[in-house]
Amino acid sequence: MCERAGLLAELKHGAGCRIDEAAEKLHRLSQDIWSCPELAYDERKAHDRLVAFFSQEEEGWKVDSHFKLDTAFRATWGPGGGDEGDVVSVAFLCEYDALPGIGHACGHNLIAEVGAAAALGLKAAVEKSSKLPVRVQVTVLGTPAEEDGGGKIDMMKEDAFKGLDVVFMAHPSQEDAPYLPCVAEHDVTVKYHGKASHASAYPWEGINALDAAVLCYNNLSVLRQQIKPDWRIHGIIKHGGVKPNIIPAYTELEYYLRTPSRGELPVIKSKAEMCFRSAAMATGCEVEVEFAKNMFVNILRNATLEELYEKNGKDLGMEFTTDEEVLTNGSGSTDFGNVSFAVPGIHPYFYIGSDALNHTEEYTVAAGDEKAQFYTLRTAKALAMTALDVLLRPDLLQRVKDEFTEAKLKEDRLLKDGQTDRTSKNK
Ligand SMILES: NCCCC[C@H](NC(=O)CCCN)C(=O)O
Repeated sequence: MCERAGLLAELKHGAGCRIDEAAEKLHRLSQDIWSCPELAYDERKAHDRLVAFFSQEEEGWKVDSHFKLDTAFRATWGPGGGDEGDVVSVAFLCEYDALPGIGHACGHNLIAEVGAAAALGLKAAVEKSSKLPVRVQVTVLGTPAEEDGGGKIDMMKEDAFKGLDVVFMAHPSQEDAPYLPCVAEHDVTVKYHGKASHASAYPWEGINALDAAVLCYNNLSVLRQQIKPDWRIHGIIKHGGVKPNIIPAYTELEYYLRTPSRGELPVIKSKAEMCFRSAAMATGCEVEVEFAKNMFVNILRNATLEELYEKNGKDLGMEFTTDEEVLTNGSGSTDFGNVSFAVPGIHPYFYIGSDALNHTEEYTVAAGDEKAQFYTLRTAKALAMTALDVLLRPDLLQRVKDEFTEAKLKEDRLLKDGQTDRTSKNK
């Protein structure tokens, strides 16, 4: 074995040992987040718990609480790993928001644990070696509001990702996969304003905002038949009136519009908008159409990082899914997509010991189950090992960066040319 390969194996082993050593307190961390689910932008206890973890339970971290957002944080360590060489900045992202009514049904408590664990592992490995070709800075970014709003996008607008060379996070799922297609998404709130009236005595005096909402719902359901099979339109009626004998004067709907790539979003948005407005026209209501402040985009893939992660995962015993349907069908969306256009990174998925599906009560149970711990820490080890691969081989890091630049240029060109085809398959 050449000297570098020997050092790499030793450092990867060291990262794994550190993660195992911290297993109990990492479990406590995710349990505390799991048992107190908090919604987007309101993850106060999770924020405080993570800040305490890095400032009190762990040594050597510089912690910025309320970093850029009230419930975001940043913990940094380094530069370490030697006195010479460029500083390479590696970040691990933690999410920790839950879903209304069903708690941690997307397992973001485990995302927080993976991010914290991987950072501990990488720091320990780097601390032990003065032979690295680069100096290393390890950053943990606590990124709120993935389930609603897109905290990472807010943080990007505030330059929170500036200066990072590579970013990692991992998301709980039903299987291990270095990449699964995430779709672009733009959320919209539609408000209808009508006129109240006694629904039995003088209904002709009213303007029915619920009729507008129902027509809007039906228009969109009809539109769904004419859109591409991998586009998604789904929504709820948030306000549907207050009493059967009052003609509803106000209704509100919330819809998520999704397409495989960011370039297709304007098409679905303009089609949906015709549905919103025609319902208003048919009923005589006024309509307000409010698109969300942040639009989630598809993930810009990085084949080099994906391959390294897969190799490390396999070395740790992961069996990656080969199910073509899972590998090609779009799933949900993530604000990591936006990050992936700013910094090279990966967002692999990991099995948590259960076949339960995300966004169900069963998944909430699975995300809090002790059984998930083995898989969560194994994922953290694979991420730390992947970081070590690129830190020990500057040529690999350069390849990661070149690939990122090329993929981004290609996507930007497609977007500029108005091509609305799937553009994220740059692997
Ligand atoms: N509408 C706000 C964003 C919703 C994001 C949410 N994300 C996930 O479920 C994570 C899946 C990662 N593929 C979604 O509904 O897609």
